[in-house]
Amino acid sequence: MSSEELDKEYSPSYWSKRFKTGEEVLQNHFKIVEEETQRNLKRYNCKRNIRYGDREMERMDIYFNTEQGSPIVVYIHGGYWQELTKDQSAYCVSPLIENGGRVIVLDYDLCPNVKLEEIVQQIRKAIKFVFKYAENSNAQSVSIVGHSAGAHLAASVLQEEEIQDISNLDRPVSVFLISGVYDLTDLRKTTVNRNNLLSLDDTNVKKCSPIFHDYGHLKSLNIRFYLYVAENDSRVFIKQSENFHNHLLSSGLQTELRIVPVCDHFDIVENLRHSDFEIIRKIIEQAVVI
Ligand SMILES: N[C@@H](CC(=O)c1ccccc1NC=O)C(=O)O
Repeated sequence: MSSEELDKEYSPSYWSKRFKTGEEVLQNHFKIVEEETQRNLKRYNCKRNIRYGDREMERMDIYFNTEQGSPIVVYIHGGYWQELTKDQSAYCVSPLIENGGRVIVLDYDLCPNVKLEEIVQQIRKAIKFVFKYAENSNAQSVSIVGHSAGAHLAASVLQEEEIQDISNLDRPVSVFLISGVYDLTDLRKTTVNRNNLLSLDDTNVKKCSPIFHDYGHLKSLNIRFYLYVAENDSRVFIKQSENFHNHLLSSGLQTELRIVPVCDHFDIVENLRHSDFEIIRKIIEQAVVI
């Protein structure tokens, strides 16, 4: 593929069919996610800026109705590791709270302030913190949801063998990976990584690409993967999800892949604010253990 073609494949807004320009898709996305987050902050109890580390951005918001016992859903926002914050990313909260859940929205540093590898370390720290909190507050389940770059971060943390110690995983864990990227070898050469702002090089690009890691260490755990990608994502994005789903299958894990009709890279998560959307229904179904 030429470098122009590759840039296009890695520009999710180009592929949306809802607006005339990619600009408008992004503007609309930011408006929806900000407004919905503001609404949820007003509507629900939220412990804000709970720290999971010493750095300024190592913090999270915990939305809850009942804190004891209820299922926990952790949300990791996307934005190609360089955009967005937790204050624009609490749009899945309402249907989850209304169905008895708790939602934790993570903040993390953005590139180029830090290297992509450092963000992975931060998310690992955050997930450790969440499992401790889940234990202390007797959560009946933990679900991890990541969008786009956030799906990459979730998958990156789970590729490490030490994840087994994090969680005394006696509670069910579900992982929802939505329109993610799992192989960064091509992305590294695109404008997403202009001036190498992600700090990817020949020596770390495979380490930073979940598809090159064996997930066999998760086999004995009660963990399920749900991969989603939008019908109107780029061909390369759809391929990324197909390949990673097959990779997890060959590691012997429980995984499902669904190409969500009509949606694009952005409304596939904007719709998480609607309780009848198929992905949020699945999250609720998995989180609430009967
Ligand atoms: N510059 C990108 C924006 C983008 O990829 C994005 C924006 C918001 C949330 C997630 C995104 N993608 C991956 O993390 C685009 O043109 O679509």
